Amino acid sequence: MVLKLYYDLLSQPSRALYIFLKLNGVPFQQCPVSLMEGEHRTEEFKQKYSKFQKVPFIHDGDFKLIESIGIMRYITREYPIEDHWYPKDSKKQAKVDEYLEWQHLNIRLNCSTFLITTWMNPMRTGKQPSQEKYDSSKKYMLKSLSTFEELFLSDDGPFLMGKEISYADIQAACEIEQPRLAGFNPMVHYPKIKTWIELVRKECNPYYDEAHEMLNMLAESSGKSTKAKL
Ligand SMILES: N[C@@H](CCC(=O)N[C@@H](CS)C(=O)NCC(=O)O)C(=O)O
Repeated sequence: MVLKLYYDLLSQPSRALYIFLKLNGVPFQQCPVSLMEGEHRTEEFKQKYSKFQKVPFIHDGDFKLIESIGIMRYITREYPIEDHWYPKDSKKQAKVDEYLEWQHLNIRLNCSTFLITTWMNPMRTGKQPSQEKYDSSKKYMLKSLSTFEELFLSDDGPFLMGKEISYADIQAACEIEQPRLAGFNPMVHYPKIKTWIELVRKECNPYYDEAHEMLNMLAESSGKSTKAKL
């Protein structure tokens, strides 16, 4: 039975897993779920697909799993995956985990909070955030991006773990692309991030562009309407 990936390409961890599976030639059935249309919010979805009602998740036969990083680790155990993505060597693997643990409460939290405050909530409610909320969410996002640039994009690069690309690069790039939906492009403000993300994109293409197609389209129209403010 083929692995099923449930995802929405507007979700950062969904894109990361999608790119990872494609790059490694893991056969999987694509099961898109539209978060914007609320497909994950129904009772039927909860009963039939995932009681957690979040994407991404997988069904591998009877086995169901949520959490993109846990899924990536499961895939590396179950399928022939090139070692550099998530090395078997204990110390090398620990360094990939170091980033994957760090990002939850930094890049992931702060870029998502900015997006929710300035793009998703206004879209849902028709109300713009107060200046105070706007400034605060932007401040924390910028702080995380600066820390990422200073501490993770070292001169030993070009990738987060050095000479070879790993899953940490895919995860980070997908999160850092996300604020573009709200008209803020980190690549314009952080030159080291720009150079690194262009390399990640090159290494992961054509799947990187495929996964970001919808985001690129929405970001373009969002950029036009919010440029003045940002
Ligand atoms: N830590 C989880 C994050 C899962 C998550 O928060 N997914 C979001 C999209 S990025 C979602 O499904 N949100 C729908 C909702 O909360 O209604 C992972 O890495 O898989």
